[in-house]
Amino acid sequence: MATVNVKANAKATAKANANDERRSAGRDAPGAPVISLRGATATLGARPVLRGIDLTVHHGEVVALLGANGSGKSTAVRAVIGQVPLTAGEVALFSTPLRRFRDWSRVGYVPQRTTAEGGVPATVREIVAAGRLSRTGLRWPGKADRAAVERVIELVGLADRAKDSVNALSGGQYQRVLIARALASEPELLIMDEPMAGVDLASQEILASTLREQVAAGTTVLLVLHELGPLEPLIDRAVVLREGCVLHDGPPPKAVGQHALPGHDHVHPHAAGEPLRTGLLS
Ligand SMILES: Nc1ncnc2c1ncn2[C@@H]1O[C@H](COP(=O)(O)OP(=O)(O)OP(=O)(O)O)[C@@H](O)[C@H]1O
Repeated sequence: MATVNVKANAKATAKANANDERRSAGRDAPGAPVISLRGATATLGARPVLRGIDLTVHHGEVVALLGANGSGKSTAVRAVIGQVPLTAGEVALFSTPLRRFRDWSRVGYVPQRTTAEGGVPATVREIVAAGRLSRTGLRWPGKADRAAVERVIELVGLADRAKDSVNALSGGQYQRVLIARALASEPELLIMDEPMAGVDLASQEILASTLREQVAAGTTVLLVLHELGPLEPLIDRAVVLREGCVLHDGPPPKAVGQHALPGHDHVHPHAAGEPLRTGLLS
């Protein structure tokens, strides 16, 4: 049994080292496709939710996925990580078709927050450490793993809450825990579904600065947003969905006057000269 564990440990360590080498060798040069959706089509229940979506996110880009409620934003990102099967079309991550993609430590995912509270009294550190498992695998967590967990807890401003149950946190603090969990594997791609939704202002600022740091380090980011809000300066490109189709793919819409404020609908010019509505009410 001990031999099996040693072998498994050695294999996992070799794999982790290979991943690190590949990362540091920068196999994915700036501009290489990190996410590629081609003709992505998905049906949930009897309803066509994605209707032939083409979307490419390149290495180092920060892309916002915008659109009204029900336009298919969450479904699109869930298709990217294989949680929603496509009925037609293709998904690739890091130029590897999703069905062959195994290297999940390269991807951090923050799901849309639900209002349902988990009953399990896990601590902040336990939840964040779970995000490191995609790197450690069968290997016993080492010093570098523990340091990475502490670093991301610190990054989201929760060092003094590390031992606390997540049930004792505010919604915004809990969201910061989920983001720290996604960052614990030091992902090259970060996918976040509405990270700012229902988050207090203090937490929004911490989230924005956390994201700024990731982007500065070269992380590729796909964000589902209702409003560009405080993240606007970070966004390179906006993809707007409507009824499961791409309506706009290009520069982020410029917020004007009141429309720049969180909670307001966004109305912006787009290529065809038509106003482009990207907010909640569109
Ligand atoms: N499991 C499901 N079964 C059936 N329909 C679903 C399911 N999940 C989502 N839908 C429907 O698919 C459509 C797209 O949902 P999705 O959550 O992707 O939209 P969204 O753009 O992210 O919206 P929101 O901003 O409200 O989260 C909606 O009409 C939704 O009701």
